[in-house]
Amino acid sequence: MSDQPILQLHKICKQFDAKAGMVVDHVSLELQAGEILGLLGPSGCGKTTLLRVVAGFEQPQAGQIDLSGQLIADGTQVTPPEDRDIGMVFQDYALFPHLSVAKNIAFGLTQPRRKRFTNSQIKDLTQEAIDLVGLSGLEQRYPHELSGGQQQRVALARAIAPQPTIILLDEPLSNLDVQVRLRLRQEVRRILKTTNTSAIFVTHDQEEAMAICDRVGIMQQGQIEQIGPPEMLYNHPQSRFVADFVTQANFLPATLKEKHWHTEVGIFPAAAPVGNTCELMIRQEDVQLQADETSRIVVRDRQFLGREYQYCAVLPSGKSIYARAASHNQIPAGSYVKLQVDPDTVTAFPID
Ligand SMILES: Nc1ncnc2c1ncn2[C@@H]1O[C@H](COP(=O)(O)OP(=O)(O)OP(=O)(O)O)[C@@H](O)[C@H]1O
Repeated sequence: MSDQPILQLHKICKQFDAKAGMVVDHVSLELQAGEILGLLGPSGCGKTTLLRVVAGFEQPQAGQIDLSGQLIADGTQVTPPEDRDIGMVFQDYALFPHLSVAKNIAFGLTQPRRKRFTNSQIKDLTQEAIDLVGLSGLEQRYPHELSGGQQQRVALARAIAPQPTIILLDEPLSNLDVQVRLRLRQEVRRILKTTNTSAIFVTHDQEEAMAICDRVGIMQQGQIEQIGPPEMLYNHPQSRFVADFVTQANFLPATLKEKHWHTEVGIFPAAAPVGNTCELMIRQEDVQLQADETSRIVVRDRQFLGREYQYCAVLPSGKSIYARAASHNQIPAGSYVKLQVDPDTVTAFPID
């Protein structure tokens, strides 16, 4: 196996309006063969634009893109989308309404500028893709005769059937209701991994990115703030923004006194110097609640999430702390509680 990345982006810049600033700001990244890379970030951070630059629908003002070792875009020239060996899956499925499932999938295989396939290859690859996405028996249906989840399976099959170098997925699950979304999330990963397809998956859903992708790039204002495997982002976020986006943790103001952070919920050893004040990240699952009538911390709310409860406890200052705990250990709303946090689980971030 070659170590050469399948896709390389080098300092990509994209701006639509000179006054509005850069939408994609010097983004560099690499994708290895068979890898699923997530692009995660809040609305407007530039995820879709970056994906469209890779697809060839937008031209970057600066930077360079190589696909399979071939230059496909720089500030002066671009290879058109149809000449890039890339498959796309969109949020709205973008199926042809007048074509059956089988014909929608075969369409990508009959494109003149793509790889050439014989009629018998088209038939075989179409059927393989249909089987892969679990739509056997529905070959002759039309898109309006399918559920949203089934339509997105067709779109996925259509993108994968020609065996492109990479496929780009732009919020492919966002239009589906939650049950279908959760099921299809696992399916998308299985399908991409079974076919060893390299992919970039754009989403604003942190759980979705973590569940599907091998690595995730967290974007903010056109830049990749941190990129790495989900576990690394969760356990070692490099900035308050990443921590907030990935972990949905609590952030408590803290003051440094004699090498310790003093907060409203306790005192923690200060490991790294970040200033005399900081915000201390405390993950919801690292907070333990214990009923204590002498405490001034009160449980305001409790939500049942299945295997666990999410508690909202209010500190004397009025600040809320969220905690997750196993649902067999119930504490009713209105109870007074003591909070315990393992000092090894907290991280200090400088105040912006
Ligand atoms: N064709 C365009 N012309 C002008 N501005 C654009 C164009 N396309 C995108 N933008 C702007 O670029 C910024 C980034 O948009 P983009 O769609 O890439 O964000 P996103 O992270 O994908 O957001 P979302 O999750 O809401 O889809 C936004 O401010 C958007 O208004």
